[in-house]
Amino acid sequence: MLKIENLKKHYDNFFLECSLQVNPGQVTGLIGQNGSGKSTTFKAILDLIHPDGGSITLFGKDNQDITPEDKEKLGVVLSDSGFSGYLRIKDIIPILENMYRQFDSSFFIKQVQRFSLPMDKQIKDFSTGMKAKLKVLVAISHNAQLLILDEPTAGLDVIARDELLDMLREFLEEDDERSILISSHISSDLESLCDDLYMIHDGKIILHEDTDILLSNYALLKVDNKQYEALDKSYILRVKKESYGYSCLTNERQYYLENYPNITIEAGSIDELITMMIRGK
Ligand SMILES: Nc1ncnc2c1ncn2[C@@H]1O[C@H](COP(=O)(O)OP(=O)(O)OP(=O)(O)O)[C@@H](O)[C@H]1O
Repeated sequence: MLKIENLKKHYDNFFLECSLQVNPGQVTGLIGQNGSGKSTTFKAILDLIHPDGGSITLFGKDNQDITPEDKEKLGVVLSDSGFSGYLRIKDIIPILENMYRQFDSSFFIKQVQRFSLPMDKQIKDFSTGMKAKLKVLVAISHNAQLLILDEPTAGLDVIARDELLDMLREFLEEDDERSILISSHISSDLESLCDDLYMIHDGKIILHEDTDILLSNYALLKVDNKQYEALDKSYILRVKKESYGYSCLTNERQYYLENYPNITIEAGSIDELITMMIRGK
């Protein structure tokens, strides 16, 4: 569906160098801190910036060669995208009908009602959550095959995030081949939705793993200085000094459970795993 190979982009002292892949039927998450390169990657996929190197293949073609028909198969949410604030939902329906041959206005209107979005209010007067829901709704209302969603849940409360994630789950249920590339700061969003996760830090992918494996095989070992000395470090990915000794990130939880019954082994949330990947040595 989407393949990025050795994408390079240089801005002042920022160097993006990343590869990633979204397979048909899969939801792939991109997690990273502010300024790690998520939006730059998304803009490169959509040919909104000119990369310094690498290749991006969308629907089996170089992204420079995709046709207007291919573009209709994309549903996009970018942080700075959206309609003019002076328009109302009832104004954008005819625009969308003109833009997308497969725009499903009855589905769109039903969802607008379901999420209590006002038809008659100017978008500039919408709340953050209402604007975010509208953006996602537009992306899912024209039978797209691939959604490219840059921080679609940014600024939303827990309930609004949940409603938005439900919208995406329903979109996926309609067709096995539909795929999503989604970025978020909030790893719990990605944990519940994504099949696999990429972590990006300072322009580089520092980890790529199936979500299930991250949750089942990764763990944090909490050891004192003596236990640390005695520990087999073969499967330790990162180590961080703590007041009690060390915390160690492993991707072989079972090995340490079986061989070190006396040490504290915690499953760790995805946030903790990310923190270890970034701040551990
Ligand atoms: N047009 C530009 N000119 C100069 N530097 C840029 C430009 N666009 C992005 N950058 C820089 O590239 C780096 C990555 O930015 P990017 O927006 O991709 O990060 P991000 O991971 O999306 O961050 P956030 O979560 O804050 O949106 C930052 O250091 C940013 O300042």
